[in-house]
Amino acid sequence: MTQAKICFIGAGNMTRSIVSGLVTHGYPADLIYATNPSQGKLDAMVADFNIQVSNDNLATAKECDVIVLGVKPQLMQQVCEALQLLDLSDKLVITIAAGITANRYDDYFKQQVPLIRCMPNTPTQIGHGMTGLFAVEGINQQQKKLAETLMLTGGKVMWVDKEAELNLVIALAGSSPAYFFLFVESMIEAGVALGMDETKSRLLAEQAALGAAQMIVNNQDLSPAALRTNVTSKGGTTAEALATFERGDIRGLVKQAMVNCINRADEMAKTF
Ligand SMILES: NC(=O)C1=CN([C@@H]2O[C@H](COP(=O)(O)OP(=O)(O)OC[C@H]3O[C@@H](n4cnc5c(N)ncnc54)[C@H](O)[C@@H]3O)[C@@H](O)[C@H]2O)C=CC1
Ligand SMILES: O=C(O)[C@@H]1CCC=N1
Repeated sequence: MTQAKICFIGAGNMTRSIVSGLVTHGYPADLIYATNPSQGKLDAMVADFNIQVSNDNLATAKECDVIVLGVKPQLMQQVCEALQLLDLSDKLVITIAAGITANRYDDYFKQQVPLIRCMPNTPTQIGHGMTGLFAVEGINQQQKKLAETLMLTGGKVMWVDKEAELNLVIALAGSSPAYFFLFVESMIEAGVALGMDETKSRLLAEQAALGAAQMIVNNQDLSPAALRTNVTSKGGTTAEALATFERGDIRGLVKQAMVNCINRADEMAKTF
């Protein structure tokens, strides 16, 4: 079953990330399919991963054991409705869309969908991804294992028992790489504004980000707060920088950003 035929409906950023993880881990490229309306993205999937491609969603999905829905939430209903002719009872449907709750897929497909909702993130493409998974009732252990195996090729996985927890996964992992990108982007901009050239600013900021992330991972016995304290000499430079963040209420800002992220996922669930 781990050698299932998998089709990705929508060959965008997230599909590329997952396919990249699969292929890098030796999943046979001839068992991976991707569809997209525009030929350019399909050509790139062939060039980069040597997988099978098509612009016919229905024919491709019919061929496959696992259907991964990788389109934007706004398009999900129309894409699923066009697949209503499929009998999904012996397939597994995996959706990576943010915000759309599992029960909506039963409406879209006009049948009970064997569904696993996944919330991955883009670091999946380099094997450092984090994916939250939620299975609807009736999904068996073999199907769970299959979804888990697929997503493990891109990094770590975590099952949630309650569907609502997936929105927390979005705030903590699905969307959060963008928070870190924004932070590094801001550091590079400031470095340039303060007189360092962009290439050097980027190298300094990216290496600091990489080192800090790896130190958090390597030091499970230390809290991020302890690691921060180790950098911070009393009366030194770091203390000044950190005090500036605290005066700007960075903690409150991060919390509010995550609350707004979750609220948007809730709103999307009501819209689609
Ligand atoms: N980008 C991210 O970090 C994450 C995205 N997601 C979810 O993944 C899904 C896809 O997001 P992205 O990859 O960022 O979007 P994207 O826009 O890069 O990819 C979507 C792809 O679907 C294609 N498409 C449009 N209509 C189609 C149709 N009728 N049939 C087949 N393909 C069609 C588009 O041409 C595009 O290539 C979204 O639902 C999003 O919520 C989930 C976790 C993280
Ligand atoms: O921004 C979004 O809606 C998607 C879901 C998580 C990351 N990207």
